[in-house]
This record gives sequence, C-alpha cells and structure tokens, in this order.
Amino acid sequence: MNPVQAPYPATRLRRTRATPAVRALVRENALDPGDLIWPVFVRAGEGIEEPVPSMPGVMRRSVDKVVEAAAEAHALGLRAICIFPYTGIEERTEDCAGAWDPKNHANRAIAAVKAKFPDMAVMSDVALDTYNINGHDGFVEDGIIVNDRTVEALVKMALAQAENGCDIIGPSDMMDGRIGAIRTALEGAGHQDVMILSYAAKYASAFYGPFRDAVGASGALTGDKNTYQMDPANSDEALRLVARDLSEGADMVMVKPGLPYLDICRRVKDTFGAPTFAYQVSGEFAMIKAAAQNGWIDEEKVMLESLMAFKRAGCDGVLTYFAPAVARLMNG
Ligand SMILES: NCc1[nH]cc(CCC(=O)O)c1CC(=O)O
Repeated sequence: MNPVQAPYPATRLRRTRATPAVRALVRENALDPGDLIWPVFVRAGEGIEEPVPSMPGVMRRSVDKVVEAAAEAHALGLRAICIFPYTGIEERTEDCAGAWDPKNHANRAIAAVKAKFPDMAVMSDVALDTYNINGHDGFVEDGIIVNDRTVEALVKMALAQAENGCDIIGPSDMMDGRIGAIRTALEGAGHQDVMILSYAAKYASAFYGPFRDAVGASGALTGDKNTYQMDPANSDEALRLVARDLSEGADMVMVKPGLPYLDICRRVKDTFGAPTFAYQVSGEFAMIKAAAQNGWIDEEKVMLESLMAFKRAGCDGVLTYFAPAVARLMNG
C-alpha cells in the first residue's frame, strides 16, 4: 500500500474520526456472530453442568446439557461449536481406545447437536491427550511421543467423528502427516464433504493452562509438549506448517494461541489467502476474566476489542469462549 496524502492542514486525519456516523463509514473491519466458533466441554453423566474454576462462566456439561447450550447458542445466532471431551483419570488408558469409540461422550454430543440443529457447523477435537493416561497428544513409547502410530489412531478418531455427523474435523495434535492421512481416509469412507480445520501453527504455550484443567489433563501430563508443538520463538516455521497442511488437504488453518500471535495470523493470511482462524485460548480468556473480576478492566469492551483485533490481523474467524457473550451483546 502506498498512501497519498496532502500535507497538514489539507489533510486532517481527525475529520474521518469526528462522529459515529463517519467512523462507521470508514471502519475497515467488522465482527459478526457468524465469525465465531464456540468451544464447549462435554463430560460423562446426565443433567450435569459443572463450572471450570480457572475459566469463570465456562462449564463442563453432560451431553443433554451440551444440547441445551447449543440451543441457546443457536438462538443467539451462533452457528458453529466445537466439542472438547473432559475425561476423569479413570477414563484414561495407555492405548487411548476411548478416542475412537463411536459412542464416547464427545461423539454422542456431536451426533446429538447435529440431530437437533442440522444447520449448525459442529467441529471436533482430534488428539489423544484427553484419553491418554499421560496427557500427551500422541502415544508415548519409552518416553518418546511417537508419530506414525499416533497418526493411525488419529485417523480412526476422525472417522468416528465423521460417522457421527461432524462437519469440521479439528486435528489439534501437531503430528506430522496427519492431515493427508485423515483426508485420504475421509475420501475413502465417503465423507468427501467433511472439512478439516488444521491446528497448523500451534505453539507450545503456557496459555493453555486453564484448558488442561477443563479437560482433566493438567494432573495427567508428564513433561511438556515441546517435541510436537511449536517454539514460540519461530515464525517462518509457521508458514512451512501451514503450507504443508494446505498441501495435504486442509480446508482451513488455525493459529494458536491468538492474541500474542497476531503477527503469525497476518503472515499466514497474506501468504496463503486461505480461510484463517485463530484460537483465543483458555489463558487469554482467563486473563481478561480475572482482570475484569478485579475491576481493573471493562470486560465487555476488552472482549470486543480483542476479537476485533483478530479480524484486523486477517482472521476469517475465531474460536472463543466469549462467543455467547459476544452474540448476546450484538443482539441486544
Ligand atoms: N489437544 C490439546 C488441546 N486442544 C486445545 C487446547 C487448548 C485450548 C485452550 O487453551 O483454550 C489443547 C491444549 C494442549 O495442547 O495442551
């Protein structure tokens, strides 16, 4: 871009900021409930809604309550939700077999929401961490997170989700080769229209702490995820990962976390022009909530400003725990 402008006073940039009407005319970006994907936690049981302490206002819900929550979201104009399973330590195993059980509670939630709201886009989580006794996204053999055997499991997991009506498969595991393997398997099983939103540039981030509480992984995790998630110091590597995932058949790509990584969002959007999403993760959410609870910031304003920042950085959409709150504000 090469802006041309006359010297002051012919140019007074405050002219186009003077009134709400003019500001609305020149506004470059807009936030819409249609841009948002709402992450929801599902757990075993019935009639259960249990708060996640490190994420004020966020619940773990049994399948029936997830359907009720989806109904509320739908009424607010939200059309996309993402289902994450919470599992207790007793539900976790070393072979992670629960992950591809077609009747696990995540899959039952996917099917139940699709049955009630066929017009909603339902996204899944593909990774072994919530089924793994050691909290890792892949199988652990002799202390090593193994790649190729994990990819085989992820394929089974994705197929079970597609069979249950999932619209958007969300591999969050960061193994190599999983996008191509999942895409081939989906084609082979007649799920050619099922999308893949790849967590392409996912960083090894301390901002995931409250999520790991939410899904029951905090106590379980041994070591860290640095051998598969990205080094926060890297930016070019993010482009290589996005290029790789797009070339393997990802329909959409994600950068994660969100706000501290907006430079990556912008580079990805400018380089590839593909549908680009960011995940405003649990730690980002918790920081805003905590500061607001202390009366230090205005929650609504910061929430809207943070989400607009994603749009400005080139994101087409955002996964955010604020989705219902934003939609409620926009409707009201
Ligand atoms: N498969 C793991 C997964 N999927 C989504 C998140 C984080 C989401 C959040 O923090 O809100 C994580 C955490 C991790 O990689 O340890």
